[in-house]
This record gives sequence, structure tokens and C-alpha cells, in this order.
Amino acid sequence: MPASTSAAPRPVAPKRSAVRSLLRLWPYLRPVRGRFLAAAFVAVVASCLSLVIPLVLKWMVDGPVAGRDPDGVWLGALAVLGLGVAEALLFGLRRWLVARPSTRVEASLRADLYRRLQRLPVAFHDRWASGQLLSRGTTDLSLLRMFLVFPLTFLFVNGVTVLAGFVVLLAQDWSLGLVLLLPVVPLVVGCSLFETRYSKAARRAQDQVGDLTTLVEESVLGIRVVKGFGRHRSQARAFRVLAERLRGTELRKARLLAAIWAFITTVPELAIGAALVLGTVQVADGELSAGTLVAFLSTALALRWPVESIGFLLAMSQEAATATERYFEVMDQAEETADRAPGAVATAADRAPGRDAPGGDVPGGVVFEGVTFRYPDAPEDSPPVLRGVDLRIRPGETLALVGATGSGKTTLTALVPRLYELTSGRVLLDGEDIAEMPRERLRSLVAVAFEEPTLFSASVRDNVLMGAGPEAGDAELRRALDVAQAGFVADLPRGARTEVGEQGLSLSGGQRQRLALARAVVGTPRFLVLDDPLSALDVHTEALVEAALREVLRDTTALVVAHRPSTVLLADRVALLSEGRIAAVGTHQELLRTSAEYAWLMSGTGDGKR
Ligand SMILES: Nc1ncnc2c1ncn2[C@@H]1O[C@H](COP(=O)(O)OP(=O)(O)OP(=O)(O)O)[C@@H](O)[C@H]1O
Repeated sequence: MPASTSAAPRPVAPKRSAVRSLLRLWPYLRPVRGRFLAAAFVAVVASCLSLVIPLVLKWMVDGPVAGRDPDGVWLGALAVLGLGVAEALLFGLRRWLVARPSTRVEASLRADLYRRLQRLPVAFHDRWASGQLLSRGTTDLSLLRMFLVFPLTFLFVNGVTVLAGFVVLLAQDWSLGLVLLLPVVPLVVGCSLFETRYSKAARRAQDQVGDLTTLVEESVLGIRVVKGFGRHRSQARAFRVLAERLRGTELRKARLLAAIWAFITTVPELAIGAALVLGTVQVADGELSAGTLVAFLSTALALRWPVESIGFLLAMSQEAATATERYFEVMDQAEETADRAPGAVATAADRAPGRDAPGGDVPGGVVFEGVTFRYPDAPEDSPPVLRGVDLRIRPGETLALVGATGSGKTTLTALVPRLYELTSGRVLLDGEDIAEMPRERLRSLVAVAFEEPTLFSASVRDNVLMGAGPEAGDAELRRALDVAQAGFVADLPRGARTEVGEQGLSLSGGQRQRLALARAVVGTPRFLVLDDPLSALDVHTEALVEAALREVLRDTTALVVAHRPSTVLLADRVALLSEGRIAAVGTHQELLRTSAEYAWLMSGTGDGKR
């Protein structure tokens, strides 16, 4: 991934309030809203039960305690115990009710994110650092699940409990109740200030987690380079800088949280203290019963937790809102442009040997018509990589593409399976514009093998058969491995069923390249695009692969990027790409005679790779 850690995109999302960001989760919550509502109801009942306890205490103090009635005291104590047990059981039930739906919402969000990542254009993946995407699919979604389990319910439950508590307090003694209501204004102002600051810090922290993930991922994948060049110290230094930066942001979050926690705890405590003094004076003056004061203060103390917890519930909600924003930044990206025409996947006829386009007047094979291409993330004023490329590969023909490093060969090959959208011009396959073709069909017609062979954490068999339809089996696998001269597979511990590990790191570069080639040819594709597929092979193996490939290429229209004469000899004709244009087309011999640049590239002394 070209985007470096420091250059990771920081998409400027429109600033939404936390509530508006979180509301975007509604489509995911809707199917499970019943359970969440039931859980909230159970929690409200449990929380309000705790408010009944002070009323029982009031009854005990003014009744059995004042009247010295031990039976009444026992009855009161049993009632308090019963209420406590009921409260605990109901909170347990709430937890059970939210466990399934919260994990279900998290799983659906994750599945949708993965699906979207698969569908986003290659240009998007060129721009975004992989760690930023990983952290969105892991840390951010865990934050969202935590939000669904706690703050979503408890902000509501605590709100209702505080309201109910104040009704009870005002009913017992309105003047003392008003004293406790005084802190509401400073609390609202404090919470709003906190929310603004905490949201910025939370966003920064989550982006920094993404940067750190990118760095760790790159260091692990590039461990050979890191060790080979003795760069572990500088990598460790880079890691420490990012980790310190994240730690700084986390400390800032902790400081903000500590401040709001202290504020939210102190202000109500002061009000309770004032109410205690005022209440004691009223009891001394005989205006208030001792039981009422006990009940009043117990209720006020029971409301402490619902009020105090608002600080961290707001913090968690803010983090969830930021996680939602980051999630939808990816989900809102435009997918690959829609296919312009409906159609089916490749048919058996599509896979048949080369033939000219039906009708005869439209040229068959692969045709590039006035193709101009600039990478979407390239600077506006930079020249296009390809400038008006006109090229035709006849049906069944193999055309080698030769050009200096950076001349645009890989770019041209990536346009055939429509990995990028053309800036202008057309690419036709057997007369059909690829822009009009359903992608599924296009990609079942065209097989590709890139210079950098990517293998997945799966068996050799699965890796190779990925290039064919579901009907392909062992016969196709054997044939493809034969073409790619991948006899080494038989010597692997479990043959073709051997897991090749993350990115096939347990195999040599040449072995990986041969498996990638086998994957490209296993589906007997109608069009084959090979980007320097034999670069890692020794000359003897290359010669064997070429002999077998010639058999395959006889039936296929192929575009092969070549850097050395041996690969060029596979082809019927050669096209020379120079400065984004096709400078010459002809046989190898013709170009050697007529093009100085071609002769120079093929001589092995040029700017070509070999
Ligand atoms: N994703 C990208 N975004 C912007 N520019 C890119 C991107 N990929 C390649 N380029 C630029 O496009 C130009 C052509 O690159 P390309 O990989 O097609 O060359 P190439 O001929 O295949 O080179 P090589 O022989 O070294 O493989 C280069 O200048 C490169 O910097």
C-alpha cells in the first residue's frame, strides 16, 4: 500500500453532532430494537427499585424504630433485602438481553465494512493506509459494541432514574429538592464543554491507533527488509514516536475525563451537603420528620451514581460517535462505478478458443482505442501516464508489451480487467466495450497474473482454483500446475492441500510466481494478462514454463509485459510503450531492426529491468 503512515488520509468529514452521527446506526439497530427496548425497560425498573429503598427506610425510622417495634424493623430489613436482590437480578437480565443483539449489530457492521472494502475501487485502496481500515474494522467496532451495551441504555435509564428521583425528592420536601436542583445548570454547561473537547481528542486517538496499526502491519510484512537493512532501531523509533503520540492523546482524554468526573462528583456533593444542613435545621425546628430527612438524603445518595456516571457515559458515547463517523467515512466512499449494462457471467462459449467478433465488422481480440489514463490521486497538473494509446491484439494472438521502467506497462494491463476507470478512450474485448460489460462477466473473461504474486492463507489448491469457476476440480488444477511448471507442489508436506501461509511467505519468490501463473491459466481464460510473470524464475525453469505457456496461449488472446528477450519470444508481436504512447508494433526481429529504443531495452544495457 503506497500510502505511508504519516500520509494516511484524514478525510474531512462534515462535522456532525454526536447524536446525528450515532443516529446513522439506526438501520443496524432496527432489527434488534425490541430487545434493546426490553433491556432498557428492565434497567429502568431495576434502577427505580433502588429509589424505593429510601421510602422503606423512612417508614422504618418514623414507624417501627420510633415505636420500638422489632417485628416491624425485621419486616423493613427483609423488604430492603428483597428489593436489593430484585435489583441485582433485573440488572443481570438486562445484560443478558443486550449481549446477543449488540454482538449481532457489531457483526453486521463488520460484514458490511468488509463487503464494501471488497467493492471499493483499487484507486481507493491506493490512497488509504491499510492500518486505518483495519482499526476501523476492529477497535472502532468494539467501541460501538461497548456503546450499545452500556451508554445507549444507561444514558436513558439514568436520565429516567434522576427524573423519578427528583419527583420523589420534591414530593418529600420541595425546598430541599430545589437546593439539589441548583447544580443542574453548571452540570449541563460543564458536560457540553467536555463533549466538544473530548470529541476532538477521541477522534485524534482513533486516527493515531490507525497510524500505529499501519506501522506495525508494515513492519511485520516487511520484516525481511527491516532485518536485512538493520532498520529495526529506526522502525522501533518510529513506533515509539507514534506510540508516544497516542499515549499523549490518551492522557489528554484521561485528564478531560478526570476533570469532568471531579466536577460532576463535587457539585452534587456540595448540594447534598447544603441540603443536609438545611434539613437538619428543619428537623430541629420540628418542620420536618427525622424519617423524611433520612429518606430524602438516602434518595439523594441513591441518585449519586446515575449522575456521576454521566461523565464516562458521555465519554464512551463520544468515542462511539467518532467510531461511527470513521466507519461511515469508508462506507460513504463511492463503489466502483455501476455496470452500464446487465449481463450474465461468462458462458462456456466465452471460454472457447479465440475467434473474431460476431458480425465481422467490429474487430475481435483486445482493442485499446485512444486510451488516456491519469491515476485518480495524481496531481492535477501531472501528465497522464497513458496518452492516446491505440493498440490491437488479434484474437488468439499473444502481444508482448515492452517499455522502460515506469513507462506505464503495468498501468495499461490493469485497465483490461477494469481495475481503474479510463480517463478517456475505450477498451474493447471482442468488440464489446468493457465499460458496458458487467464486471462479473468481464473478470471471468480476463485472467491476470501480476509481477508481485499474492497468495492467500489457504491451501495451494484453493489459491490456484481461485482463478477458475466453481466447476473446476483436480484435473484443471493438475493441468494449471503443469503449465506453470509447479512440480514442487507434489513435494510439499500435504501436496496441493498444503497451507501456504500468510502471503505464501513459506514459498520462494519463484514458487509463488508459478502458483500465481497457475491461478491465471487454470480457468482457460479467453483473455490473459500477464505482468512480467516469469521474472523470478531461473532460465531453465523459465524455458520450461514458456514451452507449456505457448500451448495455453495458442487458444487465448494475451497481453504479456516483458522485460527480457526470452519472455518476448513467447509473443507473436511486440508493442513498445514509450512516454505513455505506443511507439512501435511489430515482431521482435522487426523492432530490433527498426527501433533503437527497443534494441537498447532488449540489449540488457538499457533502462529495462534486465
Ligand atoms: N497508484 C498510483 N497512483 C499514482 N501514480 C502511479 C500509481 N501507480 C503507478 N503510478 C505511476 O505511473 C507510472 C507508470 O507506472 P507503471 O507501474 O505502470 O510502470 P511500468 O512500466 O509497469 O514500470 P515497471 O517496468 O517498473 O514495472 C509511474 O510513473 C508511476 O509512478
